[in-house]
Amino acid sequence: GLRRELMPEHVAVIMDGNRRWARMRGLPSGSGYEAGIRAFRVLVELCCKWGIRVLTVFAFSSDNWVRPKMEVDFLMNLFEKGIKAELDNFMREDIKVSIIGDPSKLPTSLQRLIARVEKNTKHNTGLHLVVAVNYSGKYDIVQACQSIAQKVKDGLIEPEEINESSIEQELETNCAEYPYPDLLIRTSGELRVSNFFLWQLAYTELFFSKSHWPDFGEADFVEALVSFQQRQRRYGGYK
Ligand SMILES: CC(C)CCOP(=O)(O)OP(=O)(O)O
Ligand SMILES: [Mg+2]
Repeated sequence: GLRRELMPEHVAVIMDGNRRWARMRGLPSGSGYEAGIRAFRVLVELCCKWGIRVLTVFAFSSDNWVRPKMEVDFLMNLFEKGIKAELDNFMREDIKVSIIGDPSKLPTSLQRLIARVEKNTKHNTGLHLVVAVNYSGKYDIVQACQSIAQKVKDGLIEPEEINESSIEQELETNCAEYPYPDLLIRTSGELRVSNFFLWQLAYTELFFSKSHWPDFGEADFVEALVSFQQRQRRYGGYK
């Protein structure tokens, strides 16, 4: 069974397999995405219940823009609808919401809603929910490099002063008290990171589930957490 004292502080999830879930049922992709939102809500609830401190979900990758316009538009509308529907719940459950990724390509209505939900929940002290939208690991490292280069150019720091924490402070996960996921879960059987977190996954335990994201429920989450609690994390140490 699960031991509360061995719970991960920060869980990250690649919510993959929504379209395959729909296709298997002869449903359109949109139905898969809608089923995915429902599974997302269940996971948020479980993280609140079990005292997980940070939950990061990969909701839309910078590489997803190549999908059919109809699907991208559907997803953007779904994010907007989903955030609006959850606003009261975020306050009731004391959830702090941060959105990471490049907002500039998102619809302006969604950009405004993101600013609003981050502002409204800024002082909440429960689960910190980080939603990656138009995010990628490489985008994050590039923008961090740009910020550091600007500081060098402005004479604020010398190149030789740059160290791991200089980078960590500039990555978009600097919004989280626990920036490094202890556990990464990826659903639908794919065994790859797909340009999600790169720097942040240095010592993250990886768990792959064959379930498509819409089918990932409490039992699947318990299975991932039990596997995590059985791991011996050495961080490169112990000969
Ligand atoms: C946008 C993202 C959360 C959707 C993940 O599911 P997916 O559309 O990649 O579904 P498939 O892997 O089945 O194509
Ligand atoms: Mg996929």
